[in-house]
Amino acid sequence: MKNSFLGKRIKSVKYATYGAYLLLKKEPSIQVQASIGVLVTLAGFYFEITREEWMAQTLAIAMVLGLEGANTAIEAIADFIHPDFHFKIGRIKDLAAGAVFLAAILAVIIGIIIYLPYIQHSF
Ligand SMILES: Nc1ncnc2c1ncn2[C@@H]1O[C@H](COP(=O)(O)OP(=O)(O)OP(=O)(O)O)[C@@H](O)[C@H]1O
Repeated sequence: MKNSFLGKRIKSVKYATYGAYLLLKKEPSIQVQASIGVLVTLAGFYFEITREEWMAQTLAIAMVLGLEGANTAIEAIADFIHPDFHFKIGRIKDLAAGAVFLAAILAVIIGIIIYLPYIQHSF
């Protein structure tokens, strides 16, 4: 079982779960973004958004959290392979942070498209 296909997949899920736990426990940026994800999920229940809106919102949250996790891993690799200041390390970190920023802007746009009509309707 230990080295079987299924055993290896179970191990991978265990490592990935631990990685997700580390991200949520230790990374302030992920904690902020996950908290925003919880808030918009509550807003989704409050405004009773549609199935399609839930799908767009859930995808947006997953995209931001996933990219922030990858950004954190890239920063950790960069710091590990080159702890000192280097122009190229800075560029690599800026690129990874830029990817999160683009996803976050897209998520904000999706949030505006979903919630603006509900907010306008309630006034
Ligand atoms: N070793 C380095 N060499 C050159 N520039 C760096 C280096 N480390 C960080 N920087 C610059 O500082 C910025 C912030 O880097 P840092 O690693 O502190 O990321 P951060 O976004 O503050 O991450 P977090 O808050 O998630 O730890 C980088 O985007 C880069 O421009």
